[in-house]
Amino acid sequence: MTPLDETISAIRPADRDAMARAREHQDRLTKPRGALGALEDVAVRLAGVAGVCPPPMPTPAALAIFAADHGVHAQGVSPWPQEVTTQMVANFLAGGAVANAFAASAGASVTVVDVGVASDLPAAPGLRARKVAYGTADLSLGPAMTADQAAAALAVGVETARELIEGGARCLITGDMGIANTTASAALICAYTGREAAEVTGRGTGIDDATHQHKIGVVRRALEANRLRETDGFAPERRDDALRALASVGGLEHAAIAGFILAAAAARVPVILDGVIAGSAALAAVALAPAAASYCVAGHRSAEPGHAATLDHLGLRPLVDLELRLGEGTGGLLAHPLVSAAVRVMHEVATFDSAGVTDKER
Ligand SMILES: O=C(O)c1ccc[n+]([C@@H]2O[C@H](COP(=O)([O-])O)[C@@H](O)[C@H]2O)c1
Ligand SMILES: Cc1cc2nc[nH]c2cc1C
Repeated sequence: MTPLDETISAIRPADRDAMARAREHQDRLTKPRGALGALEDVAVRLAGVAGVCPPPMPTPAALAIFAADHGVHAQGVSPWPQEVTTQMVANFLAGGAVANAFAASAGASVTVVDVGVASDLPAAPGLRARKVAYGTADLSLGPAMTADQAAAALAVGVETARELIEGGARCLITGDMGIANTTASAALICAYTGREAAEVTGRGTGIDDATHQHKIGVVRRALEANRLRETDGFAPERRDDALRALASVGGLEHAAIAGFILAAAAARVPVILDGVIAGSAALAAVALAPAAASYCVAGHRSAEPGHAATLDHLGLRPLVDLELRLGEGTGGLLAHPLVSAAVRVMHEVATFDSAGVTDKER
């Protein structure tokens, strides 16, 4: 069995009994029922993830930033030069990026994974050198990756999640870095949700109207060139098609993030998703293993239009909505204290009985 098959076959549905117990427990705590709104759902979800009530605290948390480059950059879909991917990897390793500041705030560790950066990176503490290729091929002309490359990148994500969990992480957070990866994300979202390119293709790091229209055309051509439309007989619920879509229009970081999510689910550890790149990778993970959706928490909703469509498709409600469009794991990191607070309530808040507070008459 490949690491992917092993991982997928280990994923169990969320534990319904633990979730029911968590819901009942919430209702006995000294607050009006439902007063913690969506945070109550987070606590219940985490009980389902762990299979116990109350669920374990999601600490310590570990962020993995998967970095890779994209052949589609040659189509002029991003205003930034490709070398910014390499330069930002150095910035993460030096502790100078927004993700580092947010990770320090959240008390999360930061691991940077080179799964496909288009340059040779010097070895450094905190860098996992797992390059599968020097970036992908141009997805608008044909497959971005071979099936073997996609499988290797998925395995990098699986292995990274397993090692972080073995090292003590009790919550994983997805991060990404890859100039032009919002184009790949839009194409993945079209493939897995059936949405139109114009609905889900956004401005990424910031492009003008003309470049945005051009980017929509690039996404359309990618779907056509790779036969990823329903009219081509493409059906993402079929495993072969789900894998083919990921290899055809995904990035190496998307594949790695999909593996990371699947391995978190297999280990019954919650994974907080960052923005549109993580969301589109989660679509791939969930196409391969539908039960994996229950193990995901949507950290935030990105300003990219495809992200809302993605979260709808996954049935996830974002915890934070601040119009962020940075990636790196920043939205996931901001959500982590909310997830922790939701779980802490389950451990520490008194019940009506224990505190001698009169419950309302039902
Ligand atoms: O996380 C998001 O939703 C998000 C939205 C827009 C941009 N990004 C980041 O910006 C880079 C890709 O933007 P672009 O315009 O080059 O496709 C990549 O490094 C992503 O991490 C990330
Ligand atoms: C500077 C910069 C930082 C980033 N972090 C994630 N994506 C990014 C894109 C750019 C351009």
